[in-house]
Amino acid sequence: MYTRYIPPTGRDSNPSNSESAISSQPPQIAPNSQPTTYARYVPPAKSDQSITPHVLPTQHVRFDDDEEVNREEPPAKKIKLAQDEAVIEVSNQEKPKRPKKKKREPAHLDRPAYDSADDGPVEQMEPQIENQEGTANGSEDIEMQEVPSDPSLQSRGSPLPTEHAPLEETAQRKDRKKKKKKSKNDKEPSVEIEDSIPIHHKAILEKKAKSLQRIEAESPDVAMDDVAATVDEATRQKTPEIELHGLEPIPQPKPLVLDTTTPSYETLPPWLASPIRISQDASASFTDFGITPDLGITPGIADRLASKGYNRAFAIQTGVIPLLLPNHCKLMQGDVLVSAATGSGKTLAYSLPIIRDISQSSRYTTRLRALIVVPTRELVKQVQQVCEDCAGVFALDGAKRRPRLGMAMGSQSFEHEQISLIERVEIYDPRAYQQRMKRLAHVKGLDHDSDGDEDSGYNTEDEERDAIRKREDRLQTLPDHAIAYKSKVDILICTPGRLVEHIKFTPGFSLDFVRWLVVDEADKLLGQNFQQWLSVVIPRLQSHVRTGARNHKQSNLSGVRKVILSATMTRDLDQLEGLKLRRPRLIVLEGPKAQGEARDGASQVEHALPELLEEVALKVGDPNLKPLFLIDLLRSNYILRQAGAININASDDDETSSSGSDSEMDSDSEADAPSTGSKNLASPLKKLPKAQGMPAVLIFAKSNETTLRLSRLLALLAPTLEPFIGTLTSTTPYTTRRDTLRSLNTGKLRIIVASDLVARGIDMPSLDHVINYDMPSSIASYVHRVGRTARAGNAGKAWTFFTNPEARWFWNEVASEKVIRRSKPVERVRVTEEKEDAFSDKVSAYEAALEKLGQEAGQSRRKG
Ligand SMILES: Nc1ncnc2c1ncn2[C@@H]1O[C@H](COP(=O)(O)OP(=O)(O)OP(=O)(O)O)[C@@H](O)[C@H]1O
Repeated sequence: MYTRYIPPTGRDSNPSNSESAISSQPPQIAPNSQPTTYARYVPPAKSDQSITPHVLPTQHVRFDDDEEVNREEPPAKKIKLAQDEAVIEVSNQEKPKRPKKKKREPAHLDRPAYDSADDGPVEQMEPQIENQEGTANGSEDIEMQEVPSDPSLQSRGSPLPTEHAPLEETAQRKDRKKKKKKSKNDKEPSVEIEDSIPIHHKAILEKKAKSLQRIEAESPDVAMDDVAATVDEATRQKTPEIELHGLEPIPQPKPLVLDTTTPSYETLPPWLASPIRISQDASASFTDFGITPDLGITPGIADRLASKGYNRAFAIQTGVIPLLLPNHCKLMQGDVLVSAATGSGKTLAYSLPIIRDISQSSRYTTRLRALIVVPTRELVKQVQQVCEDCAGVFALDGAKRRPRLGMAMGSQSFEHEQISLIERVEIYDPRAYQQRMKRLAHVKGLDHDSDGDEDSGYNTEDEERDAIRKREDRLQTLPDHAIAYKSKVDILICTPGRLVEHIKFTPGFSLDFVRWLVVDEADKLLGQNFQQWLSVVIPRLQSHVRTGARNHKQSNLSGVRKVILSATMTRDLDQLEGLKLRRPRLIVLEGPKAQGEARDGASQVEHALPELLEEVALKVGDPNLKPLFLIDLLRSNYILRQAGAININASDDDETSSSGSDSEMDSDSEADAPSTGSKNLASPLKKLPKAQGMPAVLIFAKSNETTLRLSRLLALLAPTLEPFIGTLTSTTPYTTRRDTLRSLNTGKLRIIVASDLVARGIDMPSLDHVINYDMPSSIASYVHRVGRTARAGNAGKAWTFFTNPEARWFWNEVASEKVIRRSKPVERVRVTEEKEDAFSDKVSAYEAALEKLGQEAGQSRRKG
């Protein structure tokens, strides 16, 4: 008989029962005894000592109290062990046999300390044993009573200590096993069990041992080597070896896991990913800009602008001008990139603030302070005209300086241009004269003695400047005089090629004072990088040879501000990288909203067309007959037959039979053409048009040669139109080009046949129609070509001929809303079959014209 540990009353679900059990068998716990971590019966010292409930307390089973347990062991482990014991309990109930006592003895059961809540393994084991003997019903209160000494138990080898001798024996056996366990690894318990446990219990006990091992291995608190070993063993036992018989599975690639997550980061830099968007409806007075009136456009200047036709700022100007005006906020002083539709007023948007800035400079010193780079001579001239307007406006404003403008575009000889840009003077400077003599002597010395070690006196870092200086040093001057150079212009408007030539070959041409760089039609200039102009220009703009030379007078900024513009602005960071932008900001003029579309979100479409531009596409069945289609279109009531555009006194109307009618529909249909509505070509023109009241038409052909041929062919096929036809190609002399554009604007010429030379930037305010006789080579080219009309808020119409092979690209790319933002879809005009048949009547005239064209070409070749 022995005494059981009674859990604290707080934990017991039936405190009264527990208390009664304690009062009948009060456990005597030695206060100073070492707390054991293992619940175990301790046999008395002498075997003959009578065992009574009142004597036994000194020898009875000793349990730790809660506090001690809590101090020594983490609770997590105890809970796990309690669960294990529950497993054991179930097993024992199934097989209530003698070896149950032994199950408490494996080494891993020695380690944990038990708290009262768990009751420990002993308490859980006891009821099962008592149930076996029929002395208890398994309930907690009965369990706490003395266990009756039952000889039958002893006879069956029960480990229950009912008398001294068996108790002693049991204790000794336990001690022996305990020692064994300490010296053995975790596998031993099952071996030990094998010795004394019937074979049918082995499986259960092994299972228990394994589960304990597994739990201990899983427990982060257990870091003992033996547990790790046990885990390995358990794992080995868990995964039985499979006989493969050479049928091992073929190694398979890892299944591909597709990453469907949307990146939370932007691949573009923030300034490019989230540009400043300007609504097309925006408008403002010029006096609204500037942080203070004197740092902006004063009312006086605004009045003068109005007198030049600039009454209010256009939408893109409301975004760009304030950013380029003086500002003390660093964030407002970075480089500016502008993407805005053709004809939206980008030229004034940059020229006005730049000229305003330069007009604040000293009236007596001229320095090259701004470079405006554009791709063609025509554009140089056009930008110069806008800048002249602005310069005049500021010059009139009291003491302000009138900025001087220069052009470099190759329209005149290089020497002439040099003289127009740089002034050469001789100044008295003995020191400079001596240095120059020294350099010359050194170079002469090198001619005789090739020892090149000595410093030549030329700065070899800039080869172009070295070469220029060498040439200049050879020039004769007065004694003790040196040559000095002065810029004659404040602003240089130039093509990139000519700019590079001046940098390399014009003495005194320096970019040291430049504080503005404008790159108009940037995508073209960056994409083609004429003469590697960027790598020549940008390093010279980054150097700070003279302190303060690049200071912006009215703001705390030093360095070159760059303004980069295009209607088809590139987002290619590789291209933009060459510009070495500082704190860039992108301003985008929003495109027109499509019909029925609410303008709520920002459009992601890259290009936009002017709001009042109408686009029409026209299929050409037989490409060989394209010139006839063109003449037919020109004479249709869409163009020359517009109200007031017909001269009754026609003379070549016999060539234009009225074979078609407005109601006739074409039978051809394209699967890929959107249902954008269709019209028929009107009857051809019967009367000769006269210039007055005739709409202006610009016809684009794909090359210089095609342009020249088409222009002549038109004149041959429709002689009455000849006086109104002009031609523009890159081979056309500059003066002829200039005169041709001027004639179009004055109304003298009505039809210009041109190559892509004038596709970009050229402002033709009176242009009503653009005809893409040949398909443009790119979407950007289409945007620029059709953008020659419908400018500055005016209406305009663009026609595009497409052949069968071109149809898919045109409708899928050019006419797609996803690529180009437009207010209306592209309309389709069908040519009736009758009309196409009627063209066959004209084929003979066409062939005759072609023959004549061939003869003329032969004559000009012989002349040339
Ligand atoms: N504020 C204004 N008020 C009236 N007209 C203006 C204003 N600003 C610009 N314009 C006119 O608008 C027309 C188009 O301007 P500009 O040539 O600068 O367009 P753009 O945006 O540079 O076009 P592109 O991309 O084709 O070069 C010009 O005739 C110009 O005189």
